[in-house]
Amino acid sequence: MPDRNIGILALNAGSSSLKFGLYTVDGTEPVERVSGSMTSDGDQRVFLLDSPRGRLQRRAVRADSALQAIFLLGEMRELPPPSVIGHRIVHGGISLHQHARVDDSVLRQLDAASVFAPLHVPPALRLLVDAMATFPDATQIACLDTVFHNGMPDVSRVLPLPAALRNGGVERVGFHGLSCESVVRQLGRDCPSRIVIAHLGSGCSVTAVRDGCSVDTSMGLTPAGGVMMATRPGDIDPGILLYLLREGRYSIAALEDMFERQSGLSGVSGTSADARELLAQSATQPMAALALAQFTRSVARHIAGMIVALGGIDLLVFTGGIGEHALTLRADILNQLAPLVCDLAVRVVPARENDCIAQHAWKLARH
Ligand SMILES: Nc1ncnc2c1ncn2[C@@H]1O[C@H](COP(=O)(O)OP(=O)(O)O)[C@@H](O)[C@H]1O
Ligand SMILES: CC(=O)OP(=O)(O)O
Ligand SMILES: [Mg+2]
Repeated sequence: MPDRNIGILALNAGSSSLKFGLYTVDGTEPVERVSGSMTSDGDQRVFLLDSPRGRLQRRAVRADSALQAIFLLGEMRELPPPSVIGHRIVHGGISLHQHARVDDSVLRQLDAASVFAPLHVPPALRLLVDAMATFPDATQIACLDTVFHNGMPDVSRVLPLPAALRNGGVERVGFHGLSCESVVRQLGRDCPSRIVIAHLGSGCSVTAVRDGCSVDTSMGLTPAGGVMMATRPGDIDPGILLYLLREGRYSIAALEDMFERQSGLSGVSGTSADARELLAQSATQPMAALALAQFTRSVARHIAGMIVALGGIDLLVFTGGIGEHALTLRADILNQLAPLVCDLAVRVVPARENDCIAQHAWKLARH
């Protein structure tokens, strides 16, 4: 039965933007009606709205909160207000491993999870608290970015560290799970057995998927590891952290800032964390070119590692802002893989995380 009076809002707080989608229910499935992304500079909010013709419309509004700004848009106000709100939560902490209805216990667990993903969880929590105040009658659902990786085998999940740490929850968790799930769903019957998904956005990860399930992924306990990213280094020698701690010149807050906000493309180039800007600079600025060369090397190396994990590859999927749009970076990655894999099948599939958020939120809210 179509029920276009039920609004489902999907909120995806990424490290560089907030993506959102408003859905109504058609049949049993949420169907997207409006979607877009928003970046903030103080109270100035800049939107890129998706339009049915596939062209992006740019809008700017001033508003105190992100949610207030989203609901100033005429397109949102024409639709039923949300009775279900799904939030992408990157990390559920040590004890929350499933998508969940938000209650006091879930809020406490998410608050404790902030330390694992300081770029993501605190802003997502602020948004959640704002959504609870703005739409007090709506059911709020936390959709975790980690759930897709829950079944990873021990050979990937267990980290080569002392057992005592493992018992305390220090293990590979993995992220971009909603994106990977959306890729598998979009491929549907065309999803072959062994696929590698390179999610390349501000955060980047590479995941090995066998028969629709995650078997290995590049990020670890936190989204700072694995592939080089916009502002995060990806995997680095753990001795560097020990050296810096022993030196005693940096507080924990300064180290967090260094590893979360000042490394990666931004750290190497010294000019920008944005791949598009670095591509524009790379002809004239050697450090921008070096940052991109290190980036593509890091992605290619992780893809090669995932081919080992799968014992071969049937399809490589690129997704995320860079994966979907940066043709030259994709070509560079594929060139580096060419000597290793003959006739590699490659597809670009959009990261439709909001669809998965809306579907999980609707399913949990109904039960
Ligand atoms: N046309 C493009 N060419 C190159 N890079 C692009 C293009 N469009 C987006 N990007 C890059 O995608 C990245 C953002 O990806 P996205 O998946 O939206 O990140 P997040 O979800 O973390 O906000 C930025 O580095 C941006 O420069
Ligand atoms: C987990 C992660 O890094 O997410 P994003 O790419 O949205 O920053
Ligand atoms: Mg993202």
